[in-house]
Amino acid sequence: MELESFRVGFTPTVFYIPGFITEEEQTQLLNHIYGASGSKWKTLKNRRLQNWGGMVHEKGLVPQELPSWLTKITAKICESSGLFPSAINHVLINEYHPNQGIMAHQDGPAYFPVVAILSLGSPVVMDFSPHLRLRSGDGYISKDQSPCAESYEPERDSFSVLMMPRSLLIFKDDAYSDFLHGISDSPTQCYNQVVNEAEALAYSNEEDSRKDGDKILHRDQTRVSLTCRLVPKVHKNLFKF
Ligand SMILES: O=C(O)CCC(=O)C(=O)O
Ligand SMILES: [Fe+2]
Repeated sequence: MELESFRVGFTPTVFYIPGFITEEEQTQLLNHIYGASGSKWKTLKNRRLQNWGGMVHEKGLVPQELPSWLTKITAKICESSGLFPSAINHVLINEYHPNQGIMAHQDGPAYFPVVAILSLGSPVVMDFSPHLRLRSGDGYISKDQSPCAESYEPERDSFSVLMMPRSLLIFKDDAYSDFLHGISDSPTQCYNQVVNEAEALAYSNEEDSRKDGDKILHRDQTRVSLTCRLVPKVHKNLFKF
C-alpha cells in the first residue's frame, strides 16, 4: 500500500484509507467486541469503552496480551502503514450513540505519536483544532514561545475529517502534537468542510441530505471505533516503575 496516496488535508500528517476492511471483517470485529464480557466495558459520561493491551500509565504500559482477533487487524495496520517502529500493543474501543462524542483532546505522552483509528458502524465527523498553546492572537504566541516558530489561526487551520464505516484514519506528527481532536455529541453533523469528502463519499451510500445549503450527516446508528497505538515503554512488572 502506498500511504502517500491516502494523504488528505493541508496538514501533511493525516491519511484516510476508505474500505480498509471488508463488510465481513467489520461484522466479525463487532461480534468479538459485543461478545466480550460485560465487565470489559467501562461506562463514561458520554460513551462506553473497552481497554485492550493493558493499563497505560504516564511512564508506560503494564501489558496484557492482545487477543488474536485484535492482532489480526493491528498487524495489518502496522504492515500496510509502515509507520510503527514495533507492533501496536494497545487498542481502545470506543462506542458512541448518535448523541455522544468525545471532547477535544490530545492523546497522552505515553504513546508513540502515530494513531490509527478504524471506524465501524455509523459515519461521524472528527474535528481537529490547533492546540491553544500554539495559537496566535490570544496570548499564546507560538510553539516554545520562540518568535519564529510556527503558530496557528483556529479559523484558518482547523479542519475536519469524515470517517466512514470500515475506513482507517491515521494521524501523526503535527496533527498528533499540535492539534486537538474531538467528535461533537450532535446526532446530526455538517460535513461541508471535511478535507476528505470525495474519498469518503466514494465509498458510501450516504444520501446527500442538505439543509440551507449545508451537507448534513445523520448519525442514525451506533459507532464503534478502534484506536490503535503503540506504547513504546513496556513494564513487565508494575512494581518496577
Ligand atoms: O473514536 C474516535 O474516533 C476517537 C477516539 C480517540 O480520540 C481516543 O480514543 O483517543
Ligand atoms: Fe484521541
